[in-house]
Order: sequence, then C-alpha cells, then structure tokens
Amino acid sequence: MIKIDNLPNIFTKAMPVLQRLEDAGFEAYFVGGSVRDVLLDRHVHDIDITTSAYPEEVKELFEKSIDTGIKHGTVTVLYEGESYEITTFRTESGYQDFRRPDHVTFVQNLDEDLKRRDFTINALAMDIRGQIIDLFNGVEDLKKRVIRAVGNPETRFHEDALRMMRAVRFMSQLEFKLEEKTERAIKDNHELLKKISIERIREEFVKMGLGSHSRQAFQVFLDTQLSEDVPNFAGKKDLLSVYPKLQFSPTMETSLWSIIIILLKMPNESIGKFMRAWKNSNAMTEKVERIINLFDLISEHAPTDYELFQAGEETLINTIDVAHILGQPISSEALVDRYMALPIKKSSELAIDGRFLIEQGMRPGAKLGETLNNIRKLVVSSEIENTQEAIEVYLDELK
Ligand SMILES: Nc1ccn([C@@H]2O[C@H](COP(=O)(O)OP(=O)(O)OP(=O)(O)O)[C@@H](O)[C@H]2O)c(=O)n1
Ligand SMILES: [Mg+2]
Repeated sequence: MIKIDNLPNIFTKAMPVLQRLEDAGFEAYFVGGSVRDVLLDRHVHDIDITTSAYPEEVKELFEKSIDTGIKHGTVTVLYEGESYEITTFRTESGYQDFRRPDHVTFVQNLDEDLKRRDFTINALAMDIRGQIIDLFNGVEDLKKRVIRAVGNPETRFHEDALRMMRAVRFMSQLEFKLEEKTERAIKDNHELLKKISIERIREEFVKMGLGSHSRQAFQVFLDTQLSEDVPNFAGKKDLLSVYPKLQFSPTMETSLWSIIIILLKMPNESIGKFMRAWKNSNAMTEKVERIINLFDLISEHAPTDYELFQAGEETLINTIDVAHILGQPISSEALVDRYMALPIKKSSELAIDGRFLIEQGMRPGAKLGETLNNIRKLVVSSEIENTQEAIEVYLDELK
C-alpha cells in the first residue's frame, strides 16, 4: 500500500477535521481530485472528504457548517478559516434522465462509495495516516497516464452523461490518454450529452479548452462525436478540425471562444446568439464581440490610432493573443507600442469635456456631442495637443 509522508499543507490543515470524525467513531477519508493531484504532484486546490457519518452527525461535530448539498449528503464545514466539503458515503442510485440523481442512497462503506465514481484516478481515497486506498488500480493508471472509467464505462456514463465531457477535460488538464473501452463507450453514448444542462457542459468545455493538452483533447472530443451534442457544433466537424492544429492552446477563456467563433466562420451578427446558446455571460459575450471586431479589422488593414483607442488595451491584448494562437502574422509589438504611445487612452483623459464646450458658448445638443467626438479623434491621432489652450485654438478656427 502506498503511503504519502510529506503531505502538502492543505492536507495537514485538514487533518483535525478527519480526526474529529474518527474520534466520534466514524470513518473519514480524503477523496477525489485532491488525492489524484497530490499523487501527480500537481497543485491541490481543494479538499473533499468522504465519511460514514450522516450529514446531521457531521453538523453536530462542527460549530460552523453550511447545508451545501444536504440532499446529496454534502455539508460544508468551516474549520480554522478553511472550508471542507464533507460527503456521506453514497451511491448514485435513482438516476433520472442520465443526470445527477435527485436523491442518493447512503451506504455503509467506502468501497461502495468509490465504486460509483467516474474514473479510476478519481476513485482514490487517502486516510489520516496518508495511506492510499486504491480499489481500481487508479495509481497504476496515474502512472500510465490514462483516463479509465471505474468498472463498466457504459454504466458510469448512464449514471451521469457529463462524465463523457469530464473525460476529455481531464485528458486536456492532466495530459492523459483515454483508455480504449472508455473511449468506445463515449462513441456509443455521446448522444446522452443532450440530456445535460448547457451550464455544466460549458464548465467542462472551458476547462478542456484551457488545459495544457487542449488540442489533443479536442481531437478526441471530435472523434467521439461529443462535438455533435453541444450547442451550434453539430455538422461543423470540418471547420472545428482546425483546432487540434492550432499553434498553441488558449490560456484565456476569451481566446477560447474567439477562436471557436473564427474557426466556425460565424457572421458577426450571430456571435451573440452563439454565446447565449452556450449560456455565456453578457460580459463574456461583449468581450468576445470586441475581440472579433478588432481581429477582423486588423486582418483587413493596419488600424488607425483612433481604432486602437476605441478597442482599448484589454481588447488589443486579447486580440493579439487570438492572432498568436491562430498563427496569424501580425506585428503585435508594434501595435502595443503604438497603443502605449497614444496621447490619451480613455475619454476621461481628454483635457476638456462637454461642460467646457458650453462655457465656450456652445449649446447642449447633438452638435456639441459631434464636436466633442471630433476633438477626441483629433487628440487621439495627435492632430491637436491634449491641452485646453490647443483645443480653444481649434474651436476658434471653427467659428
Ligand atoms: N460527474 C462526476 C463528478 C464527480 N465525481 C467524483 O467526485 C469527485 C469530485 O468531483 P469534482 O470536484 O467535480 O472533480 P475533481 O475530480 O475533484 O476535479 P477538480 O480538480 O476539477 O475539482 C471526483 O474526483 C469523482 O470521484 C464523479 O464520480 N462523477
Ligand atoms: Mg474537486
């Protein structure tokens, strides 16, 4: 049996939580992603605990707790400034529509709990002494770097079809291969993904897209036909097959969506609809629309100073990132230098405002707005200096 001696801080901090459960006569283990990640020497971002105690019993043992998913047996315990998800040993019986169950069945032992988990590498547990419990050769699969379903892959994917997306997401994040039978089962069952909420699919898709092996994972996402069952991808395999051949994997979510939109050769007016179909936020949609606009503009001509000003720094940096991933030859340094050299970067940096124009004798209205716009353009393109005096001279000449 493997025993880990030098556990990261995040585990040692959580030890008293396990100890308290054990002292009360219950079993308790670290489980899931945290055990996988510590064995891979990857950063452990949060700790999940599984226990024989019922949620009510867990709550009695700790002063502060939140009923995060009490229906599913999960209580979040707050202990010494940290929070821990503590879930009672359970199976996932009573599935409806291939989604997570409405109710769960609590079970008496760890084995039953581990059996219903998705992949062997996620079905590892660790006890308070750092001993690894590995019922399905998860450690060997970690060494071989394979994603393999626990037991029968078909059963696992019927329990929760999102697991098929999780498979490709872990491939990308961990740089793992997909075991053959598990891949076969995805090919045979990809349509089940239609039952899953878009929000959950999006979360996995974005994690896949931002993983270090996203191009390899994307190829499997296409090969298994999973791509046919997500919003607006059906029938677009030819266009999407460019993704695995990209120069780099995206590291920003804005770049991921922009690249997909560019590969799909989507007309600009459809971007909003596409982003909404994927249940993206308005903020994300707006950012992506700005990137695509600038990308199109840069592909056509060298942007003017005013176009750079209108795009703004964030959009410019994000668009350069997209062009870089797509392997487009753009002189990114020159563009950034030009942007940095702009006399003003925000409208609020203009030496005058509407009130100033009124003081100069202009009446409020459309004409004033137009004049202000013209002044802004002239200042941005260095045709007038950004000072009240220079702008007054310009206004005098207009009279
Ligand atoms: N559809 C799912 C979701 C989760 N799990 C189990 O619940 C654990 C925790 O789930 P989650 O936090 O979603 O995934 P992690 O594996 O912890 O990955 P991450 O590092 O992204 O949190 C998983 O390891 C796995 O054992 C599962 O079997 N089936
Ligand atoms: Mg987790």
